[in-house]
Amino acid sequence: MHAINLHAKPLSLAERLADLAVDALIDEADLSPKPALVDRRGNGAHTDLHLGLMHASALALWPAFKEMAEAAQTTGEVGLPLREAIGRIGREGEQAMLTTTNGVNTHRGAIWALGLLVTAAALQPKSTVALCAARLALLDDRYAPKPLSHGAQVAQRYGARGAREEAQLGFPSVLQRGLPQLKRSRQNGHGEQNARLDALLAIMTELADTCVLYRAGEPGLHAMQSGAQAVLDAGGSASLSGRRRLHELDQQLIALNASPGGAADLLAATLLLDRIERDGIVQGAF
Ligand SMILES: CC(C)(COP(=O)(O)OP(=O)(O)OC[C@H]1O[C@@H](n2cnc3c(N)ncnc32)[C@H](O[C@H]2O[C@H](COP(=O)(O)OP(=O)(O)OP(=O)(O)O)[C@@H](O)[C@H]2O)[C@@H]1O)[C@@H](O)C(=O)NCCC(=O)NCCS
Ligand SMILES: Nc1ncnc2[nH]cnc12
Repeated sequence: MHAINLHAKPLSLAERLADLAVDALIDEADLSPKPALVDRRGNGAHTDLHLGLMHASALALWPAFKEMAEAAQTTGEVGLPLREAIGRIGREGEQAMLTTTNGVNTHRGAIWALGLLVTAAALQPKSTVALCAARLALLDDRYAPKPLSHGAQVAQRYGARGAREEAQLGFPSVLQRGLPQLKRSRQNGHGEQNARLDALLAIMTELADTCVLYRAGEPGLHAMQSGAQAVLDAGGSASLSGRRRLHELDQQLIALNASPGGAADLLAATLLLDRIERDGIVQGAF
């Protein structure tokens, strides 16, 4: 008879990072009440998305995040070989997502943002993780197809460069808005869920979200940014008047069909960096 081995093999760095990325996506999806987004209450402004699909999509992305981190460990430095390796893995991840969701785009922006951050974290950079991710995002992947995506259409119409620019600038919405607000609201004793909602709102106050621009144009973007600011000014999601403003914002964005999917991805990026630092995976992560 064989003894049962109760000592599980320790997770590799790549596996731990993939776990954290998937956890961040699931935490983002579950967070409620998010304005016009899929959450525990319902589908927000979406007809083709629901919470189960968001969870399934997040889980389907685990192998892609792990492979990106492994590619970083193998190549060991920021450069075109690593950029093109994660581009290929990212496209395979998109296919896995589309297979899981029957063709619905749940996490395209998240594969991009969290993929870059996971890759950067696996390099254990001497600079910050976000800066290292930005250096990767600035490299041109020669094999990337150039589809007329919603983001590309919005760039033509409004000049907003969306997810690409956010990454190339080193994730300012995460570092200057999401993370500071998350910490402030925690310090003020607002509770974890309210702190995360406040972080999402802080991201929404300034983001040129191409998802909102595509669906609802500049009036939609203005409603998102000013409405999010109004919730924070009223005391944030932990206060009664903040909650009232949040409810109004939810109704207003749903009426405009304006879903802040880009802001949701950047909240997941915020939660990921927060966990990377708190778990001590990279010292001085940001
Ligand atoms: C470089 C890419 C990011 C491509 O970018 P591009 O702008 O050309 O393309 P899109 O695919 O349209 O947009 C990217 C998604 O990024 C999110 N996003 C939007 N604004 C921002 C922002 N300012 N900063 C950061 N992130 C942002 C957003 O994702 C969320 O929304 C998705 C739903 O959007 P959409 O498809 O428009 O869907 P709906 O309106 O709901 O559609 P209908 O129902 O109307 O049909 C959802 O997925 C959220 O994630 C944008 O959509 C990059 O994608 C790329 O090059 N990929 C190739 C492979 C690769 O290199 N991978 C990376 C390896 S690390
Ligand atoms: N919770 C969410 N609802 C709708 N679109 C999203 N894209 C990323 N997260 C989302």
